[in-house]
This record gives sequence, C-alpha cells and structure tokens, in this order.
Amino acid sequence: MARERIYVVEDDPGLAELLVEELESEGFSVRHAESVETAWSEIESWQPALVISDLRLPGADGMALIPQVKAMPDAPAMLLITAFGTVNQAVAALKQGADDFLTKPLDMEYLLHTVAKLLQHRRLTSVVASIRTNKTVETYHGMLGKSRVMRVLYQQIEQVADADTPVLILGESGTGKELVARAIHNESKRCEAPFTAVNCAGIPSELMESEFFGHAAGAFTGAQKARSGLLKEAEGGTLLLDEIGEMPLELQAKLLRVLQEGTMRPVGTDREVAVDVRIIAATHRDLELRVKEGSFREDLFYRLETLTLSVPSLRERGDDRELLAQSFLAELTADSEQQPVFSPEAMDCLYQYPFPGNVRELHNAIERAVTFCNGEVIERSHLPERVQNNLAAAVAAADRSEDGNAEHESSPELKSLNEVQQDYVRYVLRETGGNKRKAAEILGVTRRTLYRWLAEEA
Ligand SMILES: Nc1ncnc2c1ncn2[C@@H]1O[C@H](COP(=O)(O)OP(=O)(O)OP(=O)(O)O)[C@@H](O)[C@H]1O
Repeated sequence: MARERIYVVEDDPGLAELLVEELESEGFSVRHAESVETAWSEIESWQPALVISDLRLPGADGMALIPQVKAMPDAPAMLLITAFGTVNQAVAALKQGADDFLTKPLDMEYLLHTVAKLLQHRRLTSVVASIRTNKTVETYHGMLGKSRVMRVLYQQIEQVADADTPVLILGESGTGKELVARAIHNESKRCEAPFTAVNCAGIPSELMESEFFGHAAGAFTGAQKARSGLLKEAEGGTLLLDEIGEMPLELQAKLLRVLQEGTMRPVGTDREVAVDVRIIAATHRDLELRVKEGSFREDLFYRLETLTLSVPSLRERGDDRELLAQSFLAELTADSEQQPVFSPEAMDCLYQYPFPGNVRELHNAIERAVTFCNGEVIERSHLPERVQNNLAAAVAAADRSEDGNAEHESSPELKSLNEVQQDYVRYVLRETGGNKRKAAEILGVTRRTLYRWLAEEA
C-alpha cells in the first residue's frame, strides 16, 4: 500500500518540525505549510487523507480551511489544534465539519492515537459509502475496467507493489502494460520518487549500454561530457524496461548485476556504482521461447519471472469493451457540441472484432469513427474497414461450416446484421462443443450477454 498522506498547517516552526518528524517515523507521507493560503492549493492537488491544522495562523485561520477541505471529493479528515483556552472555538470548528481537535501543549502519543483513529474511521466511511451506492470499481490508477480478470489484476498489483523486487509484465501489445507498471509504482513506497519508462526497442543497440548505464567523459567518440545513465537517473524510483526481449545479451548480463548486487559499471570507467532502482520489465514476446533460442539469458529470465503479472487481452475482458468504447467516445467528444452515440450495429461490430491491437486499437477505431460520423450516431460504416469486415468473415465461416457449399459463397444472400450475429454465435457454440463459458470468452461478451442473445433468438 502507498503511504497515507498527512498535511500539516502550523506556523510555529518547532512544533511543525516535531509533528512532521513524529508522523514520518510512523510511516506517513507528510507535507507542511505555515499558512492556509499556501496550504490550500497543495492540499487540493496532493489529496491527503488527513489535514492537521493549527486554529490560529497568520492570515486566514484554520477555521477557513474547514469548508474548503470538506467540499473536496473524497474529503480528507480534519484535525484541529487549539491553544488552551480557545476550546469554544474548537467546538465551533467541530460544528463546521472538523472531525476532532486537540489542545496545546500536545501529547504526541495521544496525537498519534487520534490520527490512527481518524484515518481508520475515514477508511470505513468510504467502504460503507461505496457499498451504499453499490459502486463497482471501474477505474484503477487510470485503467478502465471492471471485468473479473481486471479486478484480479488490480489485486495482484497491490500484492506485488510493496515487494520491491523486479516484476515482469506480460501481455499482448496495447493491453495497458505501461499503465500496470505505473500503478505498481504508485502503490509502492517509491511512489514519490520518479517513474521512468523506456522502450528497449527504441534505442539503437550501439547506444544502449551508455544510455542505460551511463558513461565517463571521453568514453567514446562524441561523449564529451559524462552521463549518469537512465538507471542512475531513476534513482530511488521505478524504471520500466518495455520490450525487454529486445535487450542485447551483453546488456542483459549487466542488468542482472544491477538486480542481484545493486551495482553497475558506467562505460569507460572501472568503478562500480551503487544504484537503487526498482526494475519492472514488460514484453509482448514469449520470453521462454527466447531463452530456448538463446537470445535471452536464462538466469535473467528466472530473476524477472518470480513476480509475473499477465495483462488480459481485450478479448478476455467481456463487457469492458463497451465500457472502454463509451468512455473513449465521451473523452474524444468532450469539447464538441453534440455527443454522438453508437448505433447497435456499430456496437456489435466492436464486440465481434477480435482487436489484436487491444485497447490501443479500440481507441484508434473510435477516434476514426468520431472523425467520420455526422455528430449524432456512430454507424458501422464509420468504423475502420477491418472492424466492419470481421462480420463478413464470420458469415463466410459460418456458411462454409454449415453446408460446405462453395457456390453459395459466390452468390451470397445478403443477411441482416442480426442474422449474421446469430449465425456467428451458433458457429462459435458449435466449435466450442456447446461450452457457453468458452463461447462467451471467444465472442468477447459475458455469459449473461450470451444467454440474452440465445433467449432472444429462441
Ligand atoms: N484499461 C485501460 N483503460 C484505459 N486506457 C487504457 C487501458 N489499457 C490501455 N489503455 C490505453 O491504451 C494505450 C496502450 O496502453 P499501453 O501503452 O500501456 O500498452 P502496452 O501493453 O504497454 O503496449 P505495447 O506492448 O505496445 O507497449 C494507451 O494509450 C493507454 O492509455
């Protein structure tokens, strides 16, 4: 879990320092300001779980902060500190919405107890609120999706986040591997240090060593100045090595040394440099096959694969497809006067096409449709041709397997989309031996949707 955030507003430097130190030593992430004016903009963007504020401050007093903080979405808890003798004011603060108050001089142990109590209460309140509104998680660190496979992935992200060991993320191109890597970083204790993503396939192999591990001045022609390299620049944070399968063998050995010893040797030097960075590797390739072929080191593979996460393809994500499509449409037309909707035929196409390029391809398909539609309805014809034509392929496949009649193919009887869908659903059911779970998976819909289609047909 990422550390919980606490914001302290206190103008007495001695007390502020003490509070920050005590809270940090309890494992919280703490920021501090001396006035309400400075604090407010930071609180709004940093979104702490708790604000501790002195009541009496230069400029606006702590009371002024209460309505602002409490109007925030997912509002932080508020703890006020008052001087002895201003208890009446503190009671007024509670009426305004503050959660608790303490009087000076502060008893640190009691303060920490109060902080723990307020944070626990806030966590419980938000769980209860989400149960009441029956809200299911649809986005997680910028990832949209509430399918079962995605919810399992969110859980796995939380399980690996704090381990601080390397993680290997597998998944087809465009499934969101970089988003998963960012989520791991944001959930980890390194969340306040930088997250850097680098595509190994995008760096010429002759430059890769110095790009990653740095170099001394004059190490090679053109290296006038020394450079610390990507690994060192990501110090304290997380480095995503995308397309790890493309890393040359010699560099794989150097990377293994970083993972095992926490050291590296910049090009043109003979000294080892310590480096503290969490490595996340990602690939859409079959690394095991690369190991067998001899283009990927076996020892590096085993070091990386201990914590492996697999990002599901769009085909495995059931109704996330519609959720993603609708949300991309809303995002792409946010500034337009008209908000187009998908025609049922267009939505069916999106469900039938297998999207080998996954979420990225879906996004591009919708972007194209928004450009070509009349602003009101996105029709099938506005989608890229390959997405539209998938249905034609399905009819041909269904027809061929139904009667094996090649002549029929040369003079096809034109069918309605509904008939095409029914034919294809029947075809997939036949191919899967009537296994509805498997058929729904291939069709990219939930079993519920499949049962609905079958019921409509009956
Ligand atoms: N669950 C999701 N919700 C919203 N957007 C997503 C989701 N998954 C992926 N995307 C978007 O799809 C695009 C591709 O994602 P990303 O680059 O993370 O994929 P990738 O698996 O790393 O691809 P590649 O293997 O080609 O590098 C990005 O624009 C990303 O924002």
